[in-house]
Amino acid sequence: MNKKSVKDVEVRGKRVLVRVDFNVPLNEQGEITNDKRIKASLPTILYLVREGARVILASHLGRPKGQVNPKYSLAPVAKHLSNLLAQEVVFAKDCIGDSAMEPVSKLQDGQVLLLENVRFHGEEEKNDPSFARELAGLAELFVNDAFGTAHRAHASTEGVTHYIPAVCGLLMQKEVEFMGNALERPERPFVAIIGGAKVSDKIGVIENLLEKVDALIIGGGMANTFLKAQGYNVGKSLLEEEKVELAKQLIEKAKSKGVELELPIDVVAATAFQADAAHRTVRVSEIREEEMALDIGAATAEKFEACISTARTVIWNGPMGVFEMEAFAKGTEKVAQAVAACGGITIVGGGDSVAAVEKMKVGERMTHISTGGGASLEFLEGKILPGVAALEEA
Ligand SMILES: Nc1ncnc2c1ncn2[C@@H]1O[C@H](COP(=O)(O)OP(=O)(O)O)[C@@H](O)[C@H]1O
Ligand SMILES: O=C(OP(=O)(O)O)[C@H](O)COP(=O)(O)O
Repeated sequence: MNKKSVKDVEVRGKRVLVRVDFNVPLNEQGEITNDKRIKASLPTILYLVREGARVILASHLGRPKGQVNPKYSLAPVAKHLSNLLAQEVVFAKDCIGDSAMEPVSKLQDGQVLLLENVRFHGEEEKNDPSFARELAGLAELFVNDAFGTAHRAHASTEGVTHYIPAVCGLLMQKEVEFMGNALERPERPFVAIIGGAKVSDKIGVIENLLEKVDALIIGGGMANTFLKAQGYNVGKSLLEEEKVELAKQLIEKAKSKGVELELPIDVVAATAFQADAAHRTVRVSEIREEEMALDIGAATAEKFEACISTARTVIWNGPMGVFEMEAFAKGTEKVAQAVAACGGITIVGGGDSVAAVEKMKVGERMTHISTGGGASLEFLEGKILPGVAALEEA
Protein backbone atom coordinates (compact mmCIF):
# COMPACT_ATOMS: atom_id res chain seq x y z
CA MET A 1 0.00 0.00 0.00
CA ASN A 2 1.44 3.38 -0.93
CA LYS A 3 0.18 5.15 2.18
CA LYS A 4 2.27 6.42 5.05
CA SER A 5 1.96 4.25 8.14
CA VAL A 6 2.23 5.08 11.81
CA LYS A 7 5.77 3.67 11.66
CA ASP A 8 6.82 6.32 9.10
CA VAL A 9 6.21 9.30 11.39
CA GLU A 10 7.50 10.62 14.72
CA VAL A 11 4.98 9.93 17.51
CA ARG A 12 6.95 10.31 20.75
CA GLY A 13 5.32 12.82 23.09
CA LYS A 14 2.63 13.59 20.52
CA ARG A 15 -1.13 13.51 21.03
CA VAL A 16 -2.25 10.94 18.47
CA LEU A 17 -5.91 10.51 17.54
CA VAL A 18 -6.48 6.89 16.49
CA ARG A 19 -9.75 5.95 14.75
CA VAL A 20 -10.44 2.35 15.66
CA ASP A 21 -13.46 0.16 14.90
CA PHE A 22 -14.67 -0.92 18.34
CA ASN A 23 -18.14 -1.63 16.96
CA VAL A 24 -18.39 -4.90 18.89
CA PRO A 25 -21.45 -7.00 19.72
CA LEU A 26 -22.84 -6.49 23.25
CA ASN A 27 -25.43 -8.65 25.03
CA GLU A 28 -28.48 -7.43 27.00
CA GLN A 29 -26.26 -6.89 30.05
CA GLY A 30 -23.92 -4.68 28.04
CA GLU A 31 -21.15 -7.29 28.03
CA ILE A 32 -18.90 -7.70 25.00
CA THR A 33 -19.66 -11.05 23.33
CA ASN A 34 -16.85 -10.96 20.74
CA ASP A 35 -13.72 -8.84 21.20
CA LYS A 36 -11.96 -9.72 17.94
CA ARG A 37 -12.11 -6.16 16.67
CA ILE A 38 -10.61 -4.80 19.88
CA LYS A 39 -7.81 -7.37 19.83
CA ALA A 40 -7.14 -6.62 16.16
CA SER A 41 -6.35 -2.98 17.03
CA LEU A 42 -3.86 -3.88 19.77
CA PRO A 43 -0.72 -3.88 17.55
CA THR A 44 -1.25 -0.20 16.68
CA ILE A 45 -2.16 0.82 20.22
CA LEU A 46 0.75 -1.07 21.77
CA TYR A 47 3.16 0.34 19.19
CA LEU A 48 2.08 3.89 20.08
CA VAL A 49 2.26 3.19 23.82
CA ARG A 50 5.77 1.77 23.52
CA GLU A 51 6.89 4.69 21.38
CA GLY A 52 5.69 7.12 24.05
CA ALA A 53 2.74 8.66 22.21
CA ARG A 54 -0.32 10.02 24.04
CA VAL A 55 -3.02 7.81 22.57
CA ILE A 56 -6.55 9.15 22.03
CA LEU A 57 -8.87 6.45 20.68
CA ALA A 58 -12.10 7.27 18.82
CA SER A 59 -14.77 4.84 17.62
CA HIS A 60 -18.44 4.40 16.96
CA LEU A 61 -20.59 1.66 18.46
CA GLY A 62 -23.85 0.67 16.79
CA ARG A 63 -26.13 3.17 15.10
CA PRO A 64 -27.37 5.58 17.80
CA LYS A 65 -28.47 8.06 15.09
CA GLY A 66 -26.87 11.16 16.56
CA GLN A 67 -28.47 10.75 20.00
CA VAL A 68 -26.77 10.04 23.32
CA ASN A 69 -27.90 6.51 24.24
CA PRO A 70 -26.27 4.65 27.17
CA LYS A 71 -26.94 1.37 25.34
CA TYR A 72 -24.27 2.39 22.85
CA SER A 73 -21.73 3.78 25.32
CA LEU A 74 -18.10 2.75 24.81
CA ALA A 75 -17.52 2.67 28.60
CA PRO A 76 -17.55 -1.19 28.75
CA VAL A 77 -15.03 -1.23 25.89
CA ALA A 78 -12.66 1.07 27.83
CA LYS A 79 -12.77 -1.37 30.73
CA HIS A 80 -12.18 -4.38 28.50
CA LEU A 81 -9.33 -2.68 26.65
CA SER A 82 -7.73 -1.76 29.96
CA ASN A 83 -7.70 -5.48 30.87
CA LEU A 84 -6.21 -6.44 27.51
CA LEU A 85 -3.49 -3.78 27.72
CA ALA A 86 -2.89 -4.33 31.43
CA GLN A 87 -2.85 -0.57 31.89
CA GLU A 88 -5.36 2.14 32.69
CA VAL A 89 -7.56 3.39 29.85
CA VAL A 90 -9.00 6.82 30.68
CA PHE A 91 -12.60 7.17 29.48
CA ALA A 92 -13.80 10.59 28.27
CA LYS A 93 -17.57 11.12 28.54
CA ASP A 94 -17.73 12.91 25.20
CA CYS A 95 -15.60 13.01 22.08
CA ILE A 96 -15.52 16.83 21.80
CA GLY A 97 -15.81 19.83 24.15
CA ASP A 98 -14.45 20.15 27.70
CA SER A 99 -15.30 16.54 28.62
CA ALA A 100 -12.80 15.47 25.98
CA MET A 101 -10.28 18.34 26.08
CA GLU A 102 -9.67 18.21 29.82
CA PRO A 103 -8.68 14.52 30.18
CA VAL A 104 -6.76 14.71 26.89
CA SER A 105 -4.70 17.65 28.18
CA LYS A 106 -3.71 15.59 31.24
CA LEU A 107 -2.46 12.60 29.22
CA GLN A 108 1.18 11.62 29.75
CA ASP A 109 3.45 9.88 27.23
CA GLY A 110 2.38 6.22 26.84
CA GLN A 111 -1.08 6.75 28.33
CA VAL A 112 -4.30 5.72 26.58
CA LEU A 113 -7.69 7.41 26.50
CA LEU A 114 -10.92 6.31 24.82
CA LEU A 115 -13.46 8.94 23.72
CA GLU A 116 -17.20 8.28 24.00
CA ASN A 117 -19.08 7.09 20.87
CA VAL A 118 -18.54 9.59 18.03
CA ARG A 119 -22.01 8.72 16.66
CA PHE A 120 -23.65 10.37 19.70
CA HIS A 121 -23.22 13.46 17.50
CA GLY A 122 -25.24 13.60 14.26
CA GLU A 123 -22.36 15.59 12.74
CA GLU A 124 -20.17 12.48 12.67
CA GLU A 125 -22.05 10.67 9.92
CA LYS A 126 -22.72 13.95 8.08
CA ASN A 127 -18.95 14.49 7.97
CA ASP A 128 -19.56 17.98 9.35
CA PRO A 129 -16.37 20.08 8.93
CA SER A 130 -16.58 21.99 12.23
CA PHE A 131 -17.17 18.75 14.18
CA ALA A 132 -14.23 17.17 12.33
CA ARG A 133 -12.07 20.21 13.16
CA GLU A 134 -12.98 19.90 16.85
CA LEU A 135 -12.05 16.22 16.88
CA ALA A 136 -8.80 16.91 15.05
CA GLY A 137 -8.10 19.73 17.54
CA LEU A 138 -7.56 17.10 20.25
CA ALA A 139 -4.41 15.82 18.55
CA GLU A 140 -1.34 16.54 16.43
CA LEU A 141 -1.52 13.38 14.31
CA PHE A 142 -4.33 11.17 13.03
CA VAL A 143 -3.99 7.41 12.59
CA ASN A 144 -6.78 5.49 10.88
CA ASP A 145 -6.88 1.87 12.00
CA ALA A 146 -10.63 1.35 11.50
CA PHE A 147 -10.72 -0.86 8.42
CA GLY A 148 -14.29 -1.96 9.26
CA THR A 149 -15.43 1.66 8.87
CA ALA A 150 -13.10 2.68 6.02
CA HIS A 151 -16.01 2.60 3.53
CA ARG A 152 -17.70 5.46 5.42
CA ALA A 153 -16.71 9.08 4.69
CA HIS A 154 -17.47 10.31 8.20
CA ALA A 155 -15.93 13.09 10.31
CA SER A 156 -13.76 10.69 12.33
CA THR A 157 -12.59 8.71 9.28
CA GLU A 158 -12.30 11.31 6.51
CA GLY A 159 -13.14 14.78 7.85
CA VAL A 160 -10.31 14.93 10.40
CA THR A 161 -7.69 14.31 7.71
CA HIS A 162 -8.26 17.85 6.40
CA TYR A 163 -6.86 19.36 9.62
CA ILE A 164 -3.94 17.24 10.85
CA PRO A 165 -1.45 14.86 9.20
CA ALA A 166 -3.10 11.48 8.63
CA VAL A 167 -1.48 8.05 8.32
CA CYS A 168 -2.68 4.45 8.45
CA GLY A 169 -2.50 2.10 11.42
CA LEU A 170 -1.05 -1.40 11.38
CA LEU A 171 -4.41 -3.21 11.11
CA MET A 172 -5.53 -0.97 8.26
CA GLN A 173 -2.22 -1.59 6.50
CA LYS A 174 -2.52 -5.37 6.94
CA GLU A 175 -6.12 -5.51 5.70
CA VAL A 176 -5.47 -3.40 2.61
CA GLU A 177 -2.22 -5.19 1.80
CA PHE A 178 -3.65 -8.70 2.07
CA MET A 179 -6.72 -7.97 0.02
CA GLY A 180 -4.96 -5.60 -2.36
CA ASN A 181 -2.18 -8.09 -3.10
CA ALA A 182 -4.68 -10.90 -3.59
CA LEU A 183 -6.63 -8.83 -6.09
CA GLU A 184 -3.74 -7.22 -7.92
CA ARG A 185 -0.90 -9.76 -7.71
CA PRO A 186 -2.50 -13.10 -6.87
CA GLU A 187 -0.56 -16.33 -6.89
CA ARG A 188 -2.50 -18.46 -9.36
CA PRO A 189 -4.79 -20.31 -9.58
CA PHE A 190 -6.87 -17.59 -7.90
CA VAL A 191 -10.26 -18.87 -6.73
CA ALA A 192 -13.09 -16.74 -5.30
CA ILE A 193 -15.95 -18.28 -3.35
CA ILE A 194 -19.07 -16.18 -3.09
CA GLY A 195 -22.11 -17.23 -1.10
CA GLY A 196 -24.67 -15.80 1.29
CA ALA A 197 -28.17 -14.67 0.73
CA LYS A 198 -28.48 -12.02 -1.95
CA VAL A 199 -27.15 -11.62 -5.47
CA SER A 200 -28.05 -7.92 -5.38
CA ASP A 201 -25.68 -7.33 -2.43
CA LYS A 202 -22.73 -8.91 -4.21
CA ILE A 203 -23.23 -8.16 -7.91
CA GLY A 204 -20.45 -5.59 -7.90
CA VAL A 205 -18.13 -8.08 -6.22
CA ILE A 206 -18.86 -10.82 -8.75
CA GLU A 207 -18.38 -8.43 -11.67
CA ASN A 208 -15.06 -7.18 -10.36
CA LEU A 209 -13.81 -10.67 -9.47
CA LEU A 210 -14.64 -12.02 -12.93
CA GLU A 211 -11.93 -9.68 -14.24
CA LYS A 212 -9.34 -11.19 -11.89
CA VAL A 213 -9.94 -14.81 -10.91
CA ASP A 214 -9.28 -18.14 -12.59
CA ALA A 215 -12.32 -19.78 -11.00
CA LEU A 216 -15.45 -18.43 -9.32
CA ILE A 217 -17.48 -20.66 -7.01
CA ILE A 218 -21.04 -19.59 -6.26
CA GLY A 219 -23.01 -21.22 -3.45
CA GLY A 220 -25.54 -20.31 -0.77
CA GLY A 221 -28.87 -18.65 -1.42
CA MET A 222 -27.47 -16.54 -4.23
CA ALA A 223 -26.71 -19.67 -6.30
CA ASN A 224 -30.46 -20.17 -6.80
CA THR A 225 -30.70 -17.11 -9.02
CA PHE A 226 -27.91 -18.58 -11.18
CA LEU A 227 -29.60 -22.01 -11.23
CA LYS A 228 -32.79 -20.35 -12.44
CA ALA A 229 -30.71 -18.54 -15.09
CA GLN A 230 -29.46 -21.98 -16.20
CA GLY A 231 -33.10 -23.02 -16.66
CA TYR A 232 -33.66 -25.05 -13.47
CA ASN A 233 -36.77 -24.84 -11.33
CA VAL A 234 -35.76 -23.79 -7.79
CA GLY A 235 -39.18 -24.26 -6.12
CA LYS A 236 -39.62 -22.08 -3.03
CA SER A 237 -35.88 -21.33 -2.71
CA LEU A 238 -34.68 -17.82 -2.02
CA LEU A 239 -34.63 -16.26 -5.48
CA GLU A 240 -34.13 -12.80 -6.90
CA GLU A 241 -36.33 -13.06 -9.96
CA GLU A 242 -35.37 -9.61 -11.26
CA LYS A 243 -31.68 -10.60 -11.20
CA VAL A 244 -32.07 -13.76 -13.32
CA GLU A 245 -31.24 -11.87 -16.54
CA LEU A 246 -28.16 -10.41 -14.91
CA ALA A 247 -27.11 -13.86 -13.71
CA LYS A 248 -27.37 -15.06 -17.35
CA GLN A 249 -25.10 -12.20 -18.41
CA LEU A 250 -22.59 -13.06 -15.68
CA ILE A 251 -22.55 -16.71 -16.79
CA GLU A 252 -21.79 -15.48 -20.33
CA LYS A 253 -19.16 -13.05 -19.06
CA ALA A 254 -17.40 -15.86 -17.18
CA LYS A 255 -17.37 -17.90 -20.40
CA SER A 256 -15.96 -15.08 -22.49
CA LYS A 257 -13.27 -14.31 -19.90
CA GLY A 258 -12.30 -17.98 -19.65
CA VAL A 259 -13.19 -18.03 -15.94
CA GLU A 260 -14.25 -21.45 -14.63
CA LEU A 261 -17.68 -20.84 -13.06
CA GLU A 262 -18.61 -23.46 -10.46
CA LEU A 263 -22.32 -23.68 -9.61
CA PRO A 264 -24.17 -26.29 -7.51
CA ILE A 265 -25.08 -29.56 -9.22
CA ASP A 266 -27.02 -30.86 -6.21
CA VAL A 267 -28.60 -29.22 -3.16
CA VAL A 268 -30.08 -30.07 0.22
CA ALA A 269 -33.75 -29.28 -0.33
CA ALA A 270 -36.14 -28.80 2.59
CA THR A 271 -39.87 -28.29 2.83
CA ALA A 272 -39.57 -25.37 5.29
CA PHE A 273 -37.01 -22.80 6.48
CA GLN A 274 -36.63 -24.58 9.80
CA ALA A 275 -33.87 -26.42 11.65
CA ASP A 276 -35.97 -29.60 11.89
CA ALA A 277 -37.56 -29.44 8.42
CA ALA A 278 -37.74 -32.65 6.38
CA HIS A 279 -34.95 -32.53 3.79
CA ARG A 280 -33.24 -34.55 1.07
CA THR A 281 -30.27 -34.16 -1.25
CA VAL A 282 -31.35 -33.86 -4.89
CA ARG A 283 -29.85 -32.99 -8.28
CA VAL A 284 -30.57 -29.37 -9.18
CA SER A 285 -32.92 -30.63 -11.92
CA GLU A 286 -35.08 -32.40 -9.31
CA ILE A 287 -36.04 -29.64 -6.88
CA ARG A 288 -39.79 -29.90 -6.28
CA GLU A 289 -42.19 -26.96 -6.37
CA GLU A 290 -42.74 -27.11 -2.58
CA GLU A 291 -39.01 -27.41 -1.73
CA MET A 292 -36.29 -24.86 -1.00
CA ALA A 293 -32.54 -25.30 -1.40
CA LEU A 294 -30.89 -24.56 1.95
CA ASP A 295 -27.40 -25.99 1.38
CA ILE A 296 -25.18 -27.30 -1.39
CA GLY A 297 -25.25 -31.09 -1.77
CA ALA A 298 -22.42 -33.58 -1.23
CA ALA A 299 -21.56 -33.88 -4.95
CA THR A 300 -21.35 -30.09 -5.22
CA ALA A 301 -19.18 -29.88 -2.11
CA GLU A 302 -16.84 -32.45 -3.66
CA LYS A 303 -16.66 -30.48 -6.91
CA PHE A 304 -16.01 -27.22 -5.00
CA GLU A 305 -13.38 -28.95 -2.81
CA ALA A 306 -11.52 -30.20 -5.89
CA CYS A 307 -11.43 -26.68 -7.33
CA ILE A 308 -10.30 -25.14 -4.01
CA SER A 309 -7.57 -27.74 -3.51
CA THR A 310 -5.72 -26.46 -6.60
CA ALA A 311 -5.84 -22.81 -5.51
CA ARG A 312 -2.81 -20.73 -4.53
CA THR A 313 -5.01 -17.77 -3.56
CA VAL A 314 -8.57 -17.96 -2.19
CA ILE A 315 -10.98 -15.16 -1.32
CA TRP A 316 -14.15 -16.29 0.44
CA ASN A 317 -17.22 -14.22 1.19
CA GLY A 318 -20.57 -15.70 2.18
CA PRO A 319 -21.65 -19.13 3.51
CA MET A 320 -22.71 -22.02 1.23
CA GLY A 321 -25.99 -22.61 3.04
CA VAL A 322 -28.02 -21.79 6.13
CA PHE A 323 -25.07 -22.79 8.32
CA GLU A 324 -26.80 -21.51 11.47
CA MET A 325 -28.96 -24.68 11.28
CA GLU A 326 -27.08 -27.94 11.80
CA ALA A 327 -28.91 -29.77 9.00
CA PHE A 328 -27.79 -27.19 6.44
CA ALA A 329 -24.25 -26.46 7.66
CA LYS A 330 -22.34 -29.29 5.95
CA GLY A 331 -21.63 -27.48 2.68
CA THR A 332 -20.14 -24.48 4.48
CA GLU A 333 -18.20 -26.82 6.76
CA LYS A 334 -16.68 -28.74 3.85
CA VAL A 335 -15.76 -25.59 1.99
CA ALA A 336 -14.21 -24.12 5.18
CA GLN A 337 -12.11 -27.24 5.63
CA ALA A 338 -11.05 -27.22 1.98
CA VAL A 339 -10.01 -23.56 2.15
CA ALA A 340 -8.08 -24.15 5.37
CA ALA A 341 -6.29 -27.14 3.82
CA CYS A 342 -5.47 -25.73 0.38
CA GLY A 343 -2.04 -24.42 1.39
CA GLY A 344 -2.40 -21.14 -0.50
CA ILE A 345 -3.13 -17.62 0.67
CA THR A 346 -6.64 -17.63 2.13
CA ILE A 347 -8.67 -14.54 2.91
CA VAL A 348 -12.11 -14.56 4.53
CA GLY A 349 -14.36 -11.49 4.66
CA GLY A 350 -17.96 -10.82 5.62
CA GLY A 351 -19.70 -11.06 8.98
CA ASP A 352 -21.43 -14.41 8.41
CA SER A 353 -18.50 -16.06 6.64
CA VAL A 354 -16.23 -15.13 9.53
CA ALA A 355 -18.83 -16.47 12.00
CA ALA A 356 -18.98 -19.70 9.99
CA VAL A 357 -15.19 -20.08 9.94
CA GLU A 358 -15.09 -19.52 13.71
CA LYS A 359 -17.93 -21.99 14.27
CA MET A 360 -16.00 -24.58 12.22
CA LYS A 361 -12.86 -23.76 14.26
CA VAL A 362 -10.64 -23.25 11.21
CA GLY A 363 -9.98 -19.53 11.76
CA GLU A 364 -6.39 -20.17 12.88
CA ARG A 365 -5.64 -21.90 9.60
CA MET A 366 -6.68 -18.98 7.39
CA THR A 367 -4.06 -16.48 6.24
CA HIS A 368 -6.25 -13.48 6.94
CA ILE A 369 -9.69 -12.94 8.42
CA SER A 370 -10.96 -9.46 7.71
CA THR A 371 -12.43 -7.30 10.48
CA GLY A 372 -14.68 -5.56 7.96
CA GLY A 373 -17.87 -6.89 6.40
CA GLY A 374 -19.18 -3.97 4.33
CA ALA A 375 -15.67 -2.55 3.94
CA SER A 376 -14.22 -5.81 2.60
CA LEU A 377 -17.11 -6.16 0.13
CA GLU A 378 -16.54 -2.63 -1.18
CA PHE A 379 -12.83 -3.36 -1.42
CA LEU A 380 -13.54 -6.54 -3.42
CA GLU A 381 -15.86 -4.54 -5.65
CA GLY A 382 -12.84 -2.43 -6.55
CA LYS A 383 -14.22 0.69 -4.88
CA ILE A 384 -11.91 3.25 -3.33
CA LEU A 385 -12.45 3.32 0.44
CA PRO A 386 -12.72 6.99 1.52
CA GLY A 387 -11.07 6.31 4.89
CA VAL A 388 -7.99 4.99 3.08
CA ALA A 389 -7.99 7.44 0.18
CA ALA A 390 -7.76 10.38 2.59
CA LEU A 391 -4.47 9.22 4.15
CA GLU A 392 -1.07 10.64 3.17
CA GLU A 393 0.85 9.01 0.35
CA ALA A 394 4.13 7.37 1.30
N1 LIG B 1 -29.67 -21.40 0.47
C1 LIG B 1 -29.93 -20.41 1.31
N2 LIG B 1 -31.19 -19.97 1.49
C2 LIG B 1 -31.46 -18.97 2.35
N3 LIG B 1 -30.50 -18.32 3.07
C3 LIG B 1 -29.22 -18.71 2.91
C4 LIG B 1 -28.88 -19.77 2.02
N4 LIG B 1 -27.54 -19.92 2.08
C5 LIG B 1 -27.06 -19.02 2.96
N5 LIG B 1 -28.06 -18.28 3.46
C6 LIG B 1 -27.98 -17.23 4.49
O1 LIG B 1 -27.13 -16.18 4.06
C7 LIG B 1 -26.76 -15.45 5.22
C8 LIG B 1 -25.41 -14.83 5.03
O2 LIG B 1 -25.40 -14.03 3.88
P1 LIG B 1 -24.50 -12.74 3.75
O3 LIG B 1 -24.96 -11.70 4.73
O4 LIG B 1 -24.53 -12.38 2.32
O5 LIG B 1 -23.05 -13.28 4.18
P2 LIG B 1 -21.80 -12.45 4.72
O6 LIG B 1 -22.22 -11.79 6.01
O7 LIG B 1 -20.73 -13.48 4.95
O8 LIG B 1 -21.47 -11.46 3.64
C9 LIG B 1 -26.75 -16.44 6.36
O9 LIG B 1 -27.62 -15.98 7.38
C10 LIG B 1 -27.27 -17.74 5.73
O10 LIG B 1 -28.19 -18.43 6.55
O1 LIG C 1 -19.65 -3.29 11.75
C1 LIG C 1 -19.41 -2.59 10.76
O2 LIG C 1 -19.74 -2.99 9.50
P1 LIG C 1 -19.87 -4.55 9.04
O3 LIG C 1 -20.93 -5.20 9.91
O4 LIG C 1 -20.31 -4.44 7.60
O5 LIG C 1 -18.51 -5.17 9.19
C2 LIG C 1 -18.65 -1.31 10.85
O6 LIG C 1 -18.35 -0.97 12.19
C3 LIG C 1 -19.41 -0.18 10.16
O7 LIG C 1 -20.62 0.06 10.83
P2 LIG C 1 -21.83 0.74 10.04
O8 LIG C 1 -22.29 -0.23 8.97
O9 LIG C 1 -22.89 1.03 11.10
O10 LIG C 1 -21.30 2.02 9.41
